[in-house]
Amino acid sequence: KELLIPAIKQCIMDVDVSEMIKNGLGHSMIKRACDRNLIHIECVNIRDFSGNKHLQVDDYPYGGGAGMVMQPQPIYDAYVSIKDRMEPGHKVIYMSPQGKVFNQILAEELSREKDVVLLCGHYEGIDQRIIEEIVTDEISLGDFVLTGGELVAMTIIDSVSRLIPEVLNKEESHINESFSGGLLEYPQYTRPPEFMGRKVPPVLLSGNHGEIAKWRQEQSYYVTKMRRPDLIERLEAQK
Ligand SMILES: CN(C)c1ccccc1CNc1ccc(C(N)=O)cn1
Repeated sequence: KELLIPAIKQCIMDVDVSEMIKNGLGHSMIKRACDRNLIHIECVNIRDFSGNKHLQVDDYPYGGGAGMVMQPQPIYDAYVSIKDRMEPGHKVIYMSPQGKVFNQILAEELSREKDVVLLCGHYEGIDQRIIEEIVTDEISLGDFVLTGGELVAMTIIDSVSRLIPEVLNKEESHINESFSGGLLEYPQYTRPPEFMGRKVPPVLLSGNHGEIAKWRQEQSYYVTKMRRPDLIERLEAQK
């Protein structure tokens, strides 16, 4: 029954909001990619692997303190239930504030993987021993706290899926090239030529493609220099 989909296969292990992920990713680009078998997304509900009739997957932390910790056993059993269908050597990514901060470079790396498991934690996190046993990478979206890892998983799925060949149609795919140059995007304009007394920069109406490309490069450099000088330094370090 299980087709080996020739592309990235993401199995998401979540606590009890797999509907959120399925619905949240239902929007056009991801759904279209799933329908075309370019990506395959499965949600595995850790609660289905709880050992007891109360469907409990968390417990009090050793050492006391507030909050609950996710038990290792249900997560392990959920992982075992999918791991044989995954490419050997697949990554198991745990989304947590302790992880490596996600960026476009990491998105591009993940887009080249055949299978990836995204492990979504809840409560105060998961038992350290399951991290040691199955997790290969920890990823954070940045220094802020969410109630669960699902929104992080959806973000990763969205940013990785759009990098898979064929997922974006030709109009959409140029977007990746412009950003991935390491600079921020130049200002965008469309009709009308004047809005609220503000005109479109004349060069963009000139039809002079050389001048337009030059203006866009200058604008990207200027916007990046002003807002994210760290990206300029990173670019210069790479030269
Ligand atoms: C409950 N918390 C804080 C928690 C603690 C440990 C693991 C997972 C979670 C789930 N929440 C997350 C997850 C990721 C991020 C991020 N910055 O990528 C923010 N929050």
